[in-house]
Amino acid sequence: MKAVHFGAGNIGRGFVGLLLHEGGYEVVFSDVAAPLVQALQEAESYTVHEVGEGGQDRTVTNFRAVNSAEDPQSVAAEVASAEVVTTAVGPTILKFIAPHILAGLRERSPEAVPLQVMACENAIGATDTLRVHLRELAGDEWDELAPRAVFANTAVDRIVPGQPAEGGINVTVEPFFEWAIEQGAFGGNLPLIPGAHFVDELGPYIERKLFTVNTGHATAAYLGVQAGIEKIADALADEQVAAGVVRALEETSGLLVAKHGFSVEEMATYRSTILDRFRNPALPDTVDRVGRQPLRKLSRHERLIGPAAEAAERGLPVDGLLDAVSAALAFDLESDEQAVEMKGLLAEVNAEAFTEKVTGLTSAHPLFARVAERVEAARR
Ligand SMILES: NC(=O)c1ccc[n+]([C@@H]2O[C@H](COP(=O)([O-])OP(=O)(O)OC[C@H]3O[C@@H](n4cnc5c(N)ncnc54)[C@H](O)[C@@H]3O)[C@@H](O)[C@H]2O)c1
Ligand SMILES: O=P(O)(O)OC[C@@H](O)[C@@H](O)[C@H](O)[C@H](O)CO
Repeated sequence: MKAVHFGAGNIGRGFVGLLLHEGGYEVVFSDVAAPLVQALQEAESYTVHEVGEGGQDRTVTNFRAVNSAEDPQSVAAEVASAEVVTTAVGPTILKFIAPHILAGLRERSPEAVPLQVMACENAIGATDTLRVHLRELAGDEWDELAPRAVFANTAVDRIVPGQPAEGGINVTVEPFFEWAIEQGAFGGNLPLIPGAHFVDELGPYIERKLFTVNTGHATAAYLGVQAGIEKIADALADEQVAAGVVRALEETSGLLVAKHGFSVEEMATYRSTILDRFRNPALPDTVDRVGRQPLRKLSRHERLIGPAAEAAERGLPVDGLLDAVSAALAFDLESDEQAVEMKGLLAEVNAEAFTEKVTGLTSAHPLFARVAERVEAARR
C-alpha cells in the first residue's frame, strides 16, 4: 500500500506521514523545497519526538521523496499507483497540487480501486476545494476521471511547531493528536489510519477544531505579540493574554453549542484540554508561527471572522473575538508577506474598503460596522 503525501513540512512529517506509516503505507513525500526533499531521499528513517506528558519517540521508515517542481512526471506516476493521497501544504497552495493529482488520475487504470484523497489543512472543506481545482483544470475530461478518485474532508489536530535547522528531518511535536475524517465517500473501504475518527458529517468537527483550537491559538499569538511575548506557552502564562483567550473561546463555544448541539460541559472540557496543550512548556512554539498569514486568518470563513460573523447573526457576544481581530490587525512581522501586505492595505484604503476586501463581510452584515471600527482604530 502506498500513500503520496504533498507537503513534507511540520505537520506532513510530524503527523500525517507518521500516521500513514503506522497504518502500514509506504509514504512518498512530495515537496518543492529541494534541500528537504534531498534530506528525505538520503535518510532511511526520521524520529518524531513527542514532548510533554506521555510523549514518546516514534520512528518513521519506509518512505521516499520526490521533488514535484523538478520531476512532475514521477509524481504523477506515484499518484497513479497509490491508494491514498494527502496534502498538508496550506489552503492557498492546493491549486498547485491539483495538476499533479490530475496527471496521476489520467495515468491511473480505470479498473483500479479509487484513489482516496484527503486534504489535511486548517480550513473548512479543504478537500472539496482541492476537488474543485481538479474539476476546473480537467474541464470536459472530468466525467471520465472523476470515478478514479474519492474525496473526503478531514480535520487534523496536532501542534507541530517550526523546527530548528539542526534537527534535520526529525520533528518535535506535542503528544496529543486527533484526525477526524468524513467517511461517506469511502463506501466502507476506509483508509488505514490508526487512531483516526471516522464521522458521517465533518462540519461540526472541523468547526469545533478551527473555532476553538485555532481561534484560541491565534488569539494567544496576536495578544502575545502585543504583550512583547515570543512563545505561545509564555503568552498563556500572561494573565491578560490568557483572559483574552478565555473570553474569545467562551464566545466560540457559545456559538458551537447553539449551532451544533455540543453540550456546554463537553465544550468546557474541550477548551480546558486545549489551553493545557497551549501551555505545554516543552513545546517550542512561537507567536510568529501561530500568527502567520494574518490576511488568511482574517478571511470570511476562518477562525476569527467566521465564528464572530455567525455569533453576531445570532445576537451572541463577540467582543473577545473583536479584541483578537484588533490584535491581528496590529501583527507586524517583516518576514511574513501577508503581514506586510496587511500593513500596506491599512495605510492605503479606508476602513470600510479594508473590511470588505479582507474579511469578505458586506456592509449589511451585523458584524461589519463593528469590524470596520476596529480597522479604523488600527489605521490611526
Ligand atoms: N503545524 C501545525 O501545527 C499544523 C497542525 C494542523 C494543520 N496544519 C496545517 O497543515 C498545513 C501545513 O502546515 P505546516 O505547519 O506543516 O507548514 P510547513 O510550512 O511546515 O509545511 C508546508 C510544506 O509544504 C511545502 N510546499 C509548499 N508548496 C508546495 C507545493 N506546491 N507542492 C508541494 N509542497 C509544497 C513546503 O515546502 C513545506 O515543506 C497548513 O494548512 C496548516 O494549517 C498545521
Ligand atoms: O497552521 P495555521 O497557520 O492555519 O495555524 C497556526 C496554528 O494555529 C496551527 O498550525 C495549529 O498548531 C494546529 O492547527 C494545531 O492542530
